[in-house]
Amino acid sequence: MSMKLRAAIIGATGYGGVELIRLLLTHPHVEITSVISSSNAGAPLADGYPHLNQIVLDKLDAIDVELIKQKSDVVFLAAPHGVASGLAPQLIDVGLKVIDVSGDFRLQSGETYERWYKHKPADPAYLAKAIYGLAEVFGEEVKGSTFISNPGCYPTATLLGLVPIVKQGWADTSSIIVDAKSGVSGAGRGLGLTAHFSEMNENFLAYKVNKHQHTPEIEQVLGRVAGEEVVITFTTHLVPMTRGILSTIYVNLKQKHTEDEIIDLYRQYYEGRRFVRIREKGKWPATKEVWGSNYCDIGLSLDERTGRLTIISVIDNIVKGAGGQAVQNLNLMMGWDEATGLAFTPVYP
Ligand SMILES: NC(=O)C1=CN([C@@H]2O[C@H](COP(=O)(O)OP(=O)(O)OC[C@H]3O[C@@H](n4cnc5c(N)ncnc54)[C@H](OP(=O)(O)O)[C@@H]3O)[C@@H](O)[C@H]2O)C=CC1
Ligand SMILES: CC(=O)N[C@@H](CCC(=O)OP(=O)(O)O)C(=O)O
Repeated sequence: MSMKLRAAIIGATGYGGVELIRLLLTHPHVEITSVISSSNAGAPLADGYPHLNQIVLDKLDAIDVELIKQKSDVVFLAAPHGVASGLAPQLIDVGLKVIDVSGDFRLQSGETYERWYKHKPADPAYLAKAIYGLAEVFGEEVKGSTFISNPGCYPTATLLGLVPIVKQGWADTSSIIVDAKSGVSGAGRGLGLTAHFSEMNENFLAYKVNKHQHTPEIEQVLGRVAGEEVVITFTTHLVPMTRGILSTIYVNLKQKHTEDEIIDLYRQYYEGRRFVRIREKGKWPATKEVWGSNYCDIGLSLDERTGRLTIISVIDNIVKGAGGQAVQNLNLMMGWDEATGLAFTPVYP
């Protein structure tokens, strides 16, 4: 009998699911035992993803909770918003560990979820069970838990950039402005005008201005860390590239601090955490420097004229922003080193 943890992936035919497969294939303690599709059961996964030819031989399974229970120990849910709210409770009830990468269990308030996501919220009893898996901030809560809500891609980049300064009480939390940009893969594999080459190539646009569903998620976590309500201005943009998020964050400081003090604060906060790298003074990260990896790289610049701190935070949206952080959370849940199966270098150039 295999001693490996058996993993099933729902939404295996999407970008998040396929990235999870790539990462789990080389994970030393995990074996993929079921790749699941709601619309294409019976077909080989590699039919839709020829890059997996001769690597993943499995045919897609249908969604069948009993079968998933027989075949696996942990289930990754990588389905669109509004699916996990119904499915995760059933999977939890049969004793499976669950890691959901959608937004269905990130917000504590069902009412807030409904307002921003326009879907019916999950049962509050299950919302209360979900641990928010921002690994570098809430890793202690993730350890030993069995149900993780994986953070959104923009919130991961933005919160890792903001939490140290907010937690320290140095930030004027009423002044936070986040200007974030994403590659097009963030929208998934589904076709739409924004995924259309002629629409996106040579283009750069803002979308969901003041309406983005990640706004309340960022505010919820900052509120928790600050111990007071926080509201932010958050604008998202699409960039004509495939992977990557760059979040530019502006925040006023309550008192004078030097750039060296701030860089030290961030280095101390993330000490011992493998996946957050703080750039040295005067250097800022680019998305290509984390491409295909689980790193979040952060650069800090204090403008002494305005007393405003500019924070630049980059991730690969599908790795640290989805599948990579989900595997990191699995590692923490299981008591394994958090970098197990993730300790690879970004692809460059
Ligand atoms: N792309 C990214 O950068 C990130 C994505 N996410 C989240 O991950 C989730 C998946 O996103 P992504 O992979 O990009 O999206 P995709 O559109 O690429 O894939 C979603 C997959 O979900 C499956 N699906 C559709 N309807 C259902 C259903 N009713 N029940 C079960 N499965 C269904 C589809 O496969 P099939 O029809 O075969 O079942 C599809 O392949 C989303 O919630 C997204 O918000 C989170 C962070 C970053
Ligand atoms: C470029 C793009 O469209 N990005 C998506 C990212 C959200 C997403 O799909 O992921 P979460 O699970 O993190 O919400 C968006 O803005 O809605």
